[in-house]
Formats: sequence, C-alpha cells, structure tokens
Amino acid sequence: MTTVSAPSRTVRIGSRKSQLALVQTYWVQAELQKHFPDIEFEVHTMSTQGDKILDVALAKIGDKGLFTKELEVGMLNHETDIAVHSLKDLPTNLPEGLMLGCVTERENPADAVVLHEKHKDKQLETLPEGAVIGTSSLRRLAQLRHHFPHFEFKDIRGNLNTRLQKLDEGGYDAIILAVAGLTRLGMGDRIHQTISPDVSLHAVGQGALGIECRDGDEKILEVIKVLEHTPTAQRCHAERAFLRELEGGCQVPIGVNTQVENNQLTLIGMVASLDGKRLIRDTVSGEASNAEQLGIDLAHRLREQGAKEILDQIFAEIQRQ
Ligand SMILES: NCc1[nH]cc(CCC(=O)O)c1CC(=O)O
Repeated sequence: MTTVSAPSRTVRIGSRKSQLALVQTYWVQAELQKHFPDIEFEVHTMSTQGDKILDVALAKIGDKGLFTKELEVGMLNHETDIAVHSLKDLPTNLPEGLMLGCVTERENPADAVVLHEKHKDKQLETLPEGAVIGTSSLRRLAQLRHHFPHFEFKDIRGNLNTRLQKLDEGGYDAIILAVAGLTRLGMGDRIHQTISPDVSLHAVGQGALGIECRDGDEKILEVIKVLEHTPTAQRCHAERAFLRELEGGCQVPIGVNTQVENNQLTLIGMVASLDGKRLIRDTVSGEASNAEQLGIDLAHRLREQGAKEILDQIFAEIQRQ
C-alpha cells in the first residue's frame, strides 16, 4: 500500500470575477495559505447578477445581494466553503444557513475624488458651477448635493477601469470612488483628494473584506478567524447593526464613520434625502464590545429625528422611476 501525501484538506473559496474581487480573494487565499500550509485553498470564480446587469442604475434594481447571491448558493450547495466579499456589498441580513465568519483589517474607508485631467490643479471645492460629478451611489449623491448644490450629478456604472475611462474621455469633470478599491488595484495615484467625513460619510463596511461561510461550520470558522481584525470587526458590526436597524440593506443614502480607541467605539451616522436638502446626523459612543447595540441605539436616535420619513420617501421615489 502506498500512502498518498495529498493535503489533508481542501477549502474552496468562492469569488466574483471582477479584477477587484480577484485581488481581494487571492490576498485572502495567500494569507490563509501562510497560516495553514497543510490545507489546499482553491479559488472558484462565479458571475453574479450585479456583474451582468451593467446598464441599469443600481438604485433602481434595488435587489439586495446583487453581488453575493450566486456565491451564497455555492456555499449552501457545498460546492464552495467560503466567499470573499467587499463587506459593503454584503447585505446586513444573510440567508438562512450562512454567517459573516470574519472581517479583515480595513483599508482607508473614505471616498476619493478623481478629477479630469483638465482640472488637475483644482479640488472638489473649487470646481466650477455646473461641473458634472459621476457617482452611482445615492449616499455619495445626497451628501455631495447637500454641500455642493451647484454641481450636476450623473450616474456612472461599470468596473473601476471603465469608470476611469469614462472620466478620461470627458464624460465627467470628476468621479467619486472608494479609496480602498483604487488602492487595492494599484491605482492610488489617480486619487486627487480624500473626502473628509465632515463632507461625506462612507458606506457601511467600506474598505473591509467580509468572509462568509456556512453558519456554525466550526472547522471553517477556525481557519478564517485567523484573518479577523478585532477593531475593524467591532466597527463594522456597529455599522451593520445601524444599517440593519434603519432599513435592512441595499442602496440608500446612509453613511457612517467609526473609531475605536481604548476599547471605546464612536459611531457617526447620517441619513439624507436624495436632493440633499434634508440631512440628519448624530453620534454615539460606548464600549467597543457592545458594538451592535451602539449601532441599534444610533438608528433609534436618527429615527426620532425623522430618518424614517426620509427613507420612506426615497423608497417611494425609487419605485416610481
Ligand atoms: N459597490 C462597488 C464597490 N464595492 C467595493 C468597492 C471598493 C472597495 C471597498 O469599498 O471595500 C466598490 C467600488 C467603489 O465604491 O468605488
């Protein structure tokens, strides 16, 4: 009898096929491989609905889990064991049988301004009246309209390269993208300006990766937990609880900012109307270990200040379009 020296186990990682998704997944694969040399980590790529529908504004699709569903089906069918997501694309309520098993250390979660070449000596603040700003995010749209009502806003879709090309071709004066995505793709040199949280709060989970797995799959959890970054996880659990309590996920003008210092977590949250005219913002602080409750508390505070009316009106507007 011969003994086959095969790896003791294989862990199958599901990923979207976009360049950003692959960079993120290969990073997770390499990090896990370093910790577990005896396990084989295989990457399985899949197309999601969100990758196929490129010509419809995201807000109008309104489907939660557009970028995650096919990956989740793969895990539930035991074709894969984990899925690597940009945490901000992962809905706050996961399908029965799945869980968020790990949150990795966050990159800078802020949004970035990428200006057209002809404006290279300007800033967002000094762009001319009527400047065309490209964004497909209601959160960015509402906050920027609030501060810069004299700009025009135009939807922009496609992967990062496509969006940068549309900017370079002159379709826009500036576009707004996540710092994290540009940095991970080695395009950090395209960033002209990082938007301050005083002007615009970032999306829930932005800049962090979330690793999803089957609920209670202890062997897999033990493996992926080595990549968990506790302060990032606490911040993101507070942010996700805030979003879940306010409305449950998907495309709405909700922004956050968090900090953890000496085990104290501070969470800033805001809800804005699409025209940017109404904007409600508040802050909570408390023990970082109590992250989810802090998110829920902040959601209740914003509701008392009128957040529900703003969100109800937005849902009605989106349905009508
Ligand atoms: N919805 C698209 C998406 N999902 C994650 C990122 C960037 C990376 C991140 O925020 O973690 C982006 C692009 C963008 O918003 O510019």
